Parts: sequence; structure tokens; C-alpha cells
Amino acid sequence: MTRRALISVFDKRQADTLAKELSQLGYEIVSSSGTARFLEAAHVAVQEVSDLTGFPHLLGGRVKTLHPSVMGGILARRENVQDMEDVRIYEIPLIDLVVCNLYPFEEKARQGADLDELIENIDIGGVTLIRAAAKNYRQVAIVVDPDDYEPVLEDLRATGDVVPERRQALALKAFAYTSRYDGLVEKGLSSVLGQEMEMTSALPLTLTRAQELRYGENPHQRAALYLPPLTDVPWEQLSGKPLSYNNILDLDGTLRAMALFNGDCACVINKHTTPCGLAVGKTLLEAYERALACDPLSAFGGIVGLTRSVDEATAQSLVRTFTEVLAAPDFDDDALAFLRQTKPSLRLLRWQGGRVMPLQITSTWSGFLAQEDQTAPLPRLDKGEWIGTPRPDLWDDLILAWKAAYLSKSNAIVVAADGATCGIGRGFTSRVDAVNWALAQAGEKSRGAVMASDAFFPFPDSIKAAGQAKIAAIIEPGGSVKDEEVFDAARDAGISLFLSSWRTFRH
Ligand SMILES: NC(=O)c1ncn([C@@H]2O[C@H](COP(=O)(O)O)[C@@H](O)[C@H]2O)c1NC=O
Repeated sequence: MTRRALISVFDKRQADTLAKELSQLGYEIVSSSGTARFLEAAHVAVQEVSDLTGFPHLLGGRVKTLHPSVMGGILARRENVQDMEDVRIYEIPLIDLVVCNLYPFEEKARQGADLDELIENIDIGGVTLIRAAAKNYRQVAIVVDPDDYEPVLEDLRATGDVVPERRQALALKAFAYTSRYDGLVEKGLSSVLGQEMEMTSALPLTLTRAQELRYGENPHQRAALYLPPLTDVPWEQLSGKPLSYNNILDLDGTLRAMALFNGDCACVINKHTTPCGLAVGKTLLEAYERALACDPLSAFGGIVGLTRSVDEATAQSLVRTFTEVLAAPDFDDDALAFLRQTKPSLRLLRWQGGRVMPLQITSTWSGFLAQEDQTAPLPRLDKGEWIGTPRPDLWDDLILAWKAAYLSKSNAIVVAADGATCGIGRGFTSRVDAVNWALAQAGEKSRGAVMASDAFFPFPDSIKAAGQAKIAAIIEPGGSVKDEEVFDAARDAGISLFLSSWRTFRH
């Protein structure tokens, strides 16, 4: 019986070589018009789909292969008597191999095509061919990737057919291909139509592997970085070893911190997704050295984020401590050359803003949790309420401490003075333990310093501890049932409390 291949490809690379060899192996080739012209030019004997269907390509190409004579030949179950009777009655030619790749929706969307152009690049007939052939994979082979042309030909040369295991693998690959394509269409259209991803009843998440990672959090865990449709990582790696899983995870807090400073000269040192030093300075060097001074032990192996172009003086100071990743909006030429030469393994990232995920999605053993990302409008002096004497003179430090608490794992307490954090208690399961840790780390620097808490104080014990350490002002959301006891403790200790009314947990 005649073997037949339907070839309908937008990306025509290597399709001529494939078709030639298929012809030599005895296959009859059927193609949509553009592919047919391409193959004829390469001297391959080819029949046009329109000859088979009796219809020309309609609606400017919107309808080409969508016809029972094509779909019947792909979907017919060869072992099913009724199917084969239908095929015989309606003279439908059986198709054994489908080779198809789709209109370039992704390229068009990335080039910023308008809605009309995007719509015309939504492939319908090709997707239908692919899904039909993949559904009938037990008898039909579906090839969507030119990399599979040669393995398929090898099977045909060796056995006269595409071997069953390959047909099965090709079908799964084909479904993954059309599923990704639909994800791209959803994402491309929703951005042109201005509709952000939200908490819909179904959350389409078609992710593409952007980077294989050496391993996950630990060497025995396999891992990769995946990106949503039409996105690239928002940074550019200029130097250093490939990023690890933990680097990318820890970098998240660093980028969030950098975004909070909105151009101020600042430094954050992050470890295990949470800051261990945050400071502003008149120069980048000053900001870095003051952030480092908060907790130099923890800064070892940390991720450093700087909010200005890295200069050579800062680079020279930085190389004295082991750092995993350095992110900055840019690098001065001499600083870049120095860092590349002195620390060739140090990962240098240029990040000028931008993020990939509109939603924050976490996988748990119970399912995927999705929430709106926490992007911070900072607390405002004119929007909150003071308990005790107002201390607007300490506002800058209160906000700096608030930023560090906002970025830290809950429960988080931060002590700050003169534009730098000096004690960070984070990840504690009791708030008063976080307070005690932060105060112990700050030591003498607690006198006259400020404190931030990521959530309300459930008891007055934390305030009493802060009072003993001579903390001058605290920013916290308020909202505890014991707020009045907390406020009394603050008044007794002479601490000014600013109530921001905004909790910033990070579990
Ligand atoms: N409309 C149809 O029936 C149809 N059938 C196949 N295609 C696509 O048309 C392209 C090939 O077209 P041509 O051979 O005319 O260059 C392929 O990317 C294929 O996926 C179609 N195009 C869009 O849906």
C-alpha cells in the first residue's frame, strides 16, 4: 500500500532533504501550498493538499488542511472496520507521517507585533494536524522538530516504518509543543489586550526551560530554571560561574531590595533569601562597607546588590569577602575588568529593573499557592499614626529598618541607625526572640536607634526589651488585641511608635 507523508511547515529548513529521502523510500508527499512550492523548487514530486480536498486554500490561508479528506486520513484507526469503511466510501487517502511546524507567533509577539498581526499568526490548521496525528500515534508518526527528521529517516531505512517507541515519544513531544504554543498565544494576546494574569479559575502556566542547573538546593536534587511564555531572565550575566539554584533563589531578595531604593545609593547583602545587611551611603563604597558591618560573618558567601554602577573602589573592597553573586545596574569598565580578573568565578549580573513573574507562585505538598506579588508602596509619614512623641527626625532610619524587615523572613525585627541596619532578627518563630537577637547583634548601637517589626507585637514583652536597650522609635503595623498594653509599654519606655497599618510577612 502507498505510504503517504503530509508536510506542512512554516520553518522549511531541511524539509527538502527530508522530502527527497522520503520520496526515495517510496513515500508520496502531500503539502500545503507554500511547502509544495518550496519542495517543487527542490525537485521533489509533491501533491498539493488542495488537489486532495478539492478546495483551494480559503480565507487567505486560514483554511488549508482543515478538511475531512486530510483529517480522516490521519485519524482513521487502521484496525477499525467502520473507520476503514468510511475511508473507502469517501476515498480518503491514508496518511502515515505528518511533518508540521507552526506559524511564528512567538517571534511576532517578541517583535511587538500588533493585535491584527498576532491574530493572523495563530496557527489553527497546523495545531489540528499535529494533535490528530499525535492522537493516532499508534499508526501515524508526527514530527514537529527538524531535529527528529534524521532519527525518523533512520527508522524508515532500517525497518520501513517509524518504530512504535519513537512514534510514542514523538506524540508526547507534539502535545508538549502545541500546549506551549497555546500558552504563548494566551500570554501574547493578554499582554496586547492589557490583561494581567490574575486569580482566574484556571491558571495557565506554560513554562519553558531556560537553564539547566547543576543541581537543586542540594547536590542530590535535579533542577532547572523555567520561564513563562515570552519572557527572558531580567538580568545579563557578565562574568563568573553559571548561577546555581540557590544563587537564583537568593537573588530574588536582592533584586527586590534594589528595587526598593529607587536610585538611592544603597547596598543590600542577602543570604538565604533574606538580608544580613542593608545600608545607604554617600558613595557606593560607603553603602557597601556599612551593609557589611551589620553582619560580616553572614555576608560570607552572600549575594550583594548595589544600586549604582559599580566603581573600582567598591570593587576593590568587595573582593576581600567571599561573595557568590554581585548584582548592579551597571559596572564601570575598570571595575568590571578588575572583578573579572581578580575573581573570575564571581557571578556579575547587570540588572536594570524588571521581573518575570506577575504572580508569586509557590508549590506545596497541598498544591500551588498563588498570590499577588508584594510590591511595596512604602509607608508614608503622613499616612500613619504616632503613639507617643512623633519623631519625624528618625523617619529615614525607620524606613530603612522597615525595608529590611519587609525583605526578611518572618518573624522579622530590624534595628537601624544612621542609614544602616545594625541588628536583624529574622526567621524566628517568636517575635520576642527576634527582638532579642536583633538587639544583641546591634549591641551598643541600639542606644537611640530605631526598630522595625514586620507584624504587630502580640505582647508588650518585646517593647520592654527594646526600652531596656534604649531604642528611640519603632515602626510596626499595629492591630494586636493587646495593642493598648503594647502602647502603654512604649509610653513607659519613652519609645515613639509609628503605626503603618501594613503587615509584611514572608513565610
Ligand atoms: N489553515 C490551515 O488549514 C493550515 N494548515 C496548515 N497550516 C500551517 O501552514 C503552515 C504551512 O503553510 P504553507 O505550506 O502554505 O507555507 C504550517 O505552519 C502549518 O502549521 C495552516 N495554517 C493555519 O492555520
